[in-house]
Amino acid sequence: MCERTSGAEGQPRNVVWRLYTEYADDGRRYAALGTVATLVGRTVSLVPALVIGLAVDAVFLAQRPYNLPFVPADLIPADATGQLYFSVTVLVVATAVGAVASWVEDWGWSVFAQRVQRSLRVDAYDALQRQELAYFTRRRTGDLMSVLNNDVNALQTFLEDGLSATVWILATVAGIGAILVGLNPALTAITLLPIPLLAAFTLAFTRIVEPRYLGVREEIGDLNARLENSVSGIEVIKTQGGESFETERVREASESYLRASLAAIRVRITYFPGLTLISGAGFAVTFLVGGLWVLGVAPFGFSGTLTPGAFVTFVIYAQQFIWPIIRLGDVVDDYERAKTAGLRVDELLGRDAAVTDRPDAPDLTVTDGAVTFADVSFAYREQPVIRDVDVDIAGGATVGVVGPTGAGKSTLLKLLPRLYDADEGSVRIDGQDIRDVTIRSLRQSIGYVSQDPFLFYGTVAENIRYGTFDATDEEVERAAERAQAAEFVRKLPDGFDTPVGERGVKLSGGQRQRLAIARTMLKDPEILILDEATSAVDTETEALIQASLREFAADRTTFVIAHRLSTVRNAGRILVLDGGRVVDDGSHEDLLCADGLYANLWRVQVGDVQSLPAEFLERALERQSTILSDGDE
Ligand SMILES: Nc1ncnc2c1ncn2[C@@H]1O[C@H](COP(=O)(O)OP(=O)(O)OP(=O)(O)O)[C@@H](O)[C@H]1O
Repeated sequence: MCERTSGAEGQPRNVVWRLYTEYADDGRRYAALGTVATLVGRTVSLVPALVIGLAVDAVFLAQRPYNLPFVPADLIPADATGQLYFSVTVLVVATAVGAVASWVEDWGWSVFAQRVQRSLRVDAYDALQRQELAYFTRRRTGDLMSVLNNDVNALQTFLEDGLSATVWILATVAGIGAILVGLNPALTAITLLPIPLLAAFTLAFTRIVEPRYLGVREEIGDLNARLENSVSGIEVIKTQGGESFETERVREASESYLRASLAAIRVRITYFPGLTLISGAGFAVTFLVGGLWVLGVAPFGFSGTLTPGAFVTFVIYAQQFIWPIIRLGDVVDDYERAKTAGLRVDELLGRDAAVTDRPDAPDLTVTDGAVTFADVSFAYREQPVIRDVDVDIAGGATVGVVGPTGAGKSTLLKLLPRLYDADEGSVRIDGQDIRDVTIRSLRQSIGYVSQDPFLFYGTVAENIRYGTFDATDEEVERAAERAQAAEFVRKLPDGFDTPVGERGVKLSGGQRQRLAIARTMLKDPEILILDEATSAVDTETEALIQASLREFAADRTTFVIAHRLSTVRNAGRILVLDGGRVVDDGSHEDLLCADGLYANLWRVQVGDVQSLPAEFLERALERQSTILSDGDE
């Protein structure tokens, strides 16, 4: 993994080069191999024009002696037929060497680009998963996938094709340029005339196409996000009959992508013919001036003779000189795409996560497992959710957390493993501020079971083992027994080896919850958070799980969030949240005596609705309207 030396800001224009230098490490020697092969290939590709021109002048017209640079004179046959055979042999050898060089060139550049792509993708994913949870709720999954896939691939394409082409172009222009000057400096000056025009045209192209390519990349992100959402929500689409609506949404996203692509394509396809036109006009001028010269009517006061053979060689080279310049168009185009993609990848790589370790933070040391929320407040962006929560929880206690929907119960407990950081106040475990210890040790000490646990595609055993990767099969099975999961797992087609999650056996919500509880029991954390962890199982199974959980929770601090108050009535202490504040705090009996919100919630659950005070119903209506209006925004 790479240490980054600079972020996206400051040098955005060099983003492709910077990513290449940072990630080239283990592919650099392949790039060197590709470069050498390109140079060899370019050199031998210069041979045919030289040999053909020489054959015309020396073999067919006998206007000059047959001699080739770097070839000893005694190797060259004396008679014209022998020289023709020799010329053909040189052409065949040059073509064969060129073919081998081309293979090595492709291999070198491809391996280099693929290796950079691999390292870059792994680092980009690593940077992504280090971002705070809020980042993931703000960005759409499909758009993030697009950065990891399409944008990283665009960079690879440029490295594979663009960089090798750049070396090819430079070698060709330098080699042929030198030969042209050697052959006829005056005619070379004519050949070079279109270059400033080509440069100005290319600059104008990059300025116009850049924002359009950025637009294309954003539209790909949007389209991916739309597709991802529409595939993930297939159950709702089917049950709600939303197929046509969804197809329409995909059509709209595809339409926007099409518009953005066409806007870029219009510029791109204008660029290439433009380049060809300018270079072609330049070539025509060279051909005219050279032709007149061969005919003995050299313009511009050019003096000396130009033989037909030398002119043929010059013209072939001059045309070979123009092709790289036109090819430059491809390179510039690939570069522009890579640059806009690189900016998106670089933004992710250079982004500092909001929740990180302080430098030299020590590990958390849990002694009793005492938890303190000291004047804690928290808002999701602008919406305050937790307000001035100030509670001390003794180590080893079991604490129920209840309250109406949207009261902030889950949010309060997500502050404990630092899924979010409190805006005000502090959260402490055994006196240590959780922001002062390493996140790894903090999360190692906390087990979190949510109401809708996620299963990875993999076997049941792998899912239980997730987080305690070195657990033995026996430990996995024991954890499953304790979580009341072993029985249903053994009935699956391959027991603990049955694939579950996406593409695997579909498990019910209650079964997934039991696997998540097993996963947490295996982890054996000092602090346990059960966020509606048994809400999806039937009451009989819940009673069994509760019995194991009670035993499991006995020697560790445990928070139990529950709507079903029977789940928490035996907890030593119950916190009642309303509107982000703790409004009641005590045991089940204390809270019934206090006759506050908890007592009313209890009345609802035991069916004693008649004795609910009018204010409770008014407040419930008020809460519902707030939730609905929040949802409308
Ligand atoms: N990631 C988020 N981004 C923005 N707002 C959020 C986010 N998660 C929760 N909220 C909002 O914060 C408020 C509290 O949510 P939270 O899930 O903590 O409540 P809760 O008491 O656990 O509710 P429930 O009993 O329904 O699970 C709600 O208004 C909710 O809409």
